[in-house]
Amino acid sequence: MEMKVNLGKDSYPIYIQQGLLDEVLGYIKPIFQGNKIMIISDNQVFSYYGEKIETQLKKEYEVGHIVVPHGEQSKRFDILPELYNELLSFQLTRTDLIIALGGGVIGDLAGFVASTFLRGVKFVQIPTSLLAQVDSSVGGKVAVDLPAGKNLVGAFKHPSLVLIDPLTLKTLEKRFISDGMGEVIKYGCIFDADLFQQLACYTSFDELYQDIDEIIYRCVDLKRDVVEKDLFDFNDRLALNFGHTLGHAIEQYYHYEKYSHGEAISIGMVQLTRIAEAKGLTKVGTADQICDVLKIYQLPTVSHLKTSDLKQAMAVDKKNIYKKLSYVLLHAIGQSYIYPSDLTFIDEVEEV
Ligand SMILES: NC(=O)c1ccc[n+]([C@@H]2O[C@H](COP(=O)([O-])OP(=O)(O)OC[C@H]3O[C@@H](n4cnc5c(N)ncnc54)[C@H](O)[C@@H]3O)[C@@H](O)[C@H]2O)c1
Ligand SMILES: O=C(O)C(=O)C[C@@H](O)[C@H](O)[C@H](O)COP(=O)(O)O
Ligand SMILES: [Zn+2]
Repeated sequence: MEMKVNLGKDSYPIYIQQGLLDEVLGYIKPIFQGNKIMIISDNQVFSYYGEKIETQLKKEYEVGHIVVPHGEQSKRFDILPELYNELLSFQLTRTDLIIALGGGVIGDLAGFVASTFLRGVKFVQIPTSLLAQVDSSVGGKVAVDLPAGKNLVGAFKHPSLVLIDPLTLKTLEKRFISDGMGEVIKYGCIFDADLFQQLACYTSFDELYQDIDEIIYRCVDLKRDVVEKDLFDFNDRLALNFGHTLGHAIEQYYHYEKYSHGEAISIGMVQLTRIAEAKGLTKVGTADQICDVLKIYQLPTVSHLKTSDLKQAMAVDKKNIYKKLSYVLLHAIGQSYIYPSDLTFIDEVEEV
């Protein structure tokens, strides 16, 4: 399956195909005529797929790799000098290429490095986690975390190509399949009630896997559409942040150790929808509907944290624009809207 993200001179193709990792060289050659390629990956992903990709690319290019420890801790701002130094030692130039091979952490980190090193180097995404295949590898948001919060230093950097091989999900831990399902369910909540209903009907992960290529395609297509309408995230694209205001704050509160991104936004989607229901801003029963579907995929729906504990991290949310913090709410499943308010939005409801 093939799709194109239409962004004028920054347009790029996305290929979704089982077994595609065996043909990486064939996809890279038409888009890259330079000399050197640096693969950035994490230790787990590289141990599974690094050699397969390097062996192919070495037939045509000089190839190096940078392997960081797996997990969100590698998406720290202060890891950057180490990475830039490795690129300097490899003598990567502005006409060379960086490949992100891994989950969302690697895509965001390698993408940020590619957007800043020498003021920008060509970049390819090879997402290997479900979350990265349905969400983070598309749309051009790249970033690193600061101690104060998630993704606080970043850029919009478009890949030249996205290569999605759903077979890589075979080696992904079940916890991270669930993690990715958090974002898949998000798409259903904000844009696609039919997708939401479909997700409510699977009775096992095995059943889900049978349709996974089609589900990945559908999510990527929904993201492509909204990114093309509002690339810089001031209007329609904000919907993709449903559950993230609280979710990012929950991740940061526990120093990224307790909840993965997909788990934290699952809690965020439910918690915010409960608040919106209590205020008459969302159809009653919607939070329970979301809870029921999240539970099928073994995702958490409650954190037992007080929303007041999360305010500091919420204050730096990037939806804090036009002097208001915008919340993404649902009228009902499949219908999202933006509700400008402030941090007291969550206080008032604790009293309800
Ligand atoms: N840029 C965006 O638009 C965007 C969108 C959503 C999330 N994100 C970011 O993505 C990150 C989360 O991504 P993630 O959930 O992929 O986390 P991750 O990159 O940490 O991957 C999860 C775990 O799975 C392992 N893994 C990945 N692919 C594997 C495979 N095929 N086989 C075996 N193990 C594999 C990794 O080593 C890691 O331990 C967060 O930092 C989040 O903020 C960004
Ligand atoms: O692509 C987007 O836009 C998103 O919001 C997708 C989110 O799933 C993702 O987690 C994103 O990184 C959050 O962006 P941020 O702007 O809140 O850092
Ligand atoms: Zn997300």
